[in-house]
Amino acid sequence: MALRTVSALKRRLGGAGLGLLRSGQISSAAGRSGAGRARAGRGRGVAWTRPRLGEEQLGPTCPVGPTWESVSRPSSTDRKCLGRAGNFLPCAAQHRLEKTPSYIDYPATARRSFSNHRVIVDMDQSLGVATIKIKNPPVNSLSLELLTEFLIGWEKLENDKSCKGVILTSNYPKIFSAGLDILEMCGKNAAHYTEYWKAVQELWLKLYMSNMVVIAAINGSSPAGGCLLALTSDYRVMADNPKYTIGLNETLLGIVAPFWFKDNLVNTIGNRASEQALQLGLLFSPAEALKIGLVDQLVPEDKVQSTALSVMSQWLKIPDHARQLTKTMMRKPTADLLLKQREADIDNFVRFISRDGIQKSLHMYLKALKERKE
Ligand SMILES: CC/C=C\C/C=C\CCCC/C=C/C(=O)SCCNC(=O)CCNC(=O)[C@H](O)C(C)(C)COP(=O)(O)OP(=O)(O)OC[C@H]1O[C@@H](n2cnc3c(N)ncnc32)[C@H](O)[C@@H]1OP(=O)(O)O
Repeated sequence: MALRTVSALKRRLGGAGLGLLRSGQISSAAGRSGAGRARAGRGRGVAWTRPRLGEEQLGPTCPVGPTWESVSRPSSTDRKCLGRAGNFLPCAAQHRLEKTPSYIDYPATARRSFSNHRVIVDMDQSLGVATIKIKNPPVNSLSLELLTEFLIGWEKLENDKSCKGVILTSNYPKIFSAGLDILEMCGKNAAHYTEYWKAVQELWLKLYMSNMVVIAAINGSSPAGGCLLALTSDYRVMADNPKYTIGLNETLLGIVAPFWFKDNLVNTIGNRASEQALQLGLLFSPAEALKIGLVDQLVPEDKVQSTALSVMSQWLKIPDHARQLTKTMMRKPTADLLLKQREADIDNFVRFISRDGIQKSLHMYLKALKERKE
């Protein structure tokens, strides 16, 4: 039976570190995202310290880390830990989750892998670099299940102090990701759209504000949400194959890229190029994408992974705390815009996607995709 809710998935994956999360609130307990993740003395940052496990205070005022002042919806009755981007998890639960055993508690060896149904994570402990391969056939669409499993894998890496960098890639050469799963946005109810959009927001916030170095090894086409996923990274290496395309093509589906998709694009390629790309729903060839700065480097198909790794080693030579603080300085204002209005953004999405006209457009787009093959 298809699992349709994050909570159902969490139950199925029980013990994967999400048992303490509340339904529909995918939150990182590790909280290494953004400004609030540095552990003193571990090169993750130097501006603050935090209690070691066992020393934590589980009182109503969370002692952990600096705050993201803009985290929305602090509730006085159900105190939340405001220490990390996008976290709505009660403070005590976050601390408990930090103790959740995972593969990182076992004796270190050079390589460790873990995978769930839709995400393969391969961790090279000698380099401190993990590779996440998306594996959601046929086209790596970002379904709710994939997003949930991705967040679980990400959380494990965020918890692993030896992991300094992550390479994002696809298990299926030719398609990096087909973007958001259109089926998640078609013919469902408002509760489903809400849950789905929360997961999309959460993944973007976690990746965009990660203190780890994130490099996208784009080994295939990457439309819409797939492009957004790549845009969260610090550096994009793409396979130089003119058959592949990348871009935010939402308007072609009759939908609109949300403001934070737009902001991420503007921060990458500038305002003028974004205006054109977004209005026309442009999908760029790798050569065009390189020209406008949407990707940083093109390499032959079989060199995407090795190039990403060698770029990673360059980035990891920079003193970690300085790089992290710089990244935060560059990105936090953009992430804050979403954090300040997460609820409103969800409401907008649900209202917009529920409209008859939008549903019709999505159905027609799906139909056209299928007919293309016939
Ligand atoms: C005011 C505004 C306020 C708020 C904002 C509100 C809402 C809007 C925000 C929404 C933002 C949306 C972002 C998105 O990401 S939408 C998704 C966009 N994606 C695409 O356009 C890609 C479509 N797919 C393709 O172009 C091709 O499939 C692809 C990836 C190039 C691969 O081509 P190919 O190998 O030939 O494979 P097929 O086309 O045959 O596809 C195989 C199979 O997969 C189905 N499929 C493809 N893409 C998706 C998808 N994104 N979601 C779901 N399903 C998908 C396709 O239909 C085929 O299915 P079949 O059953 O026929 O096998």
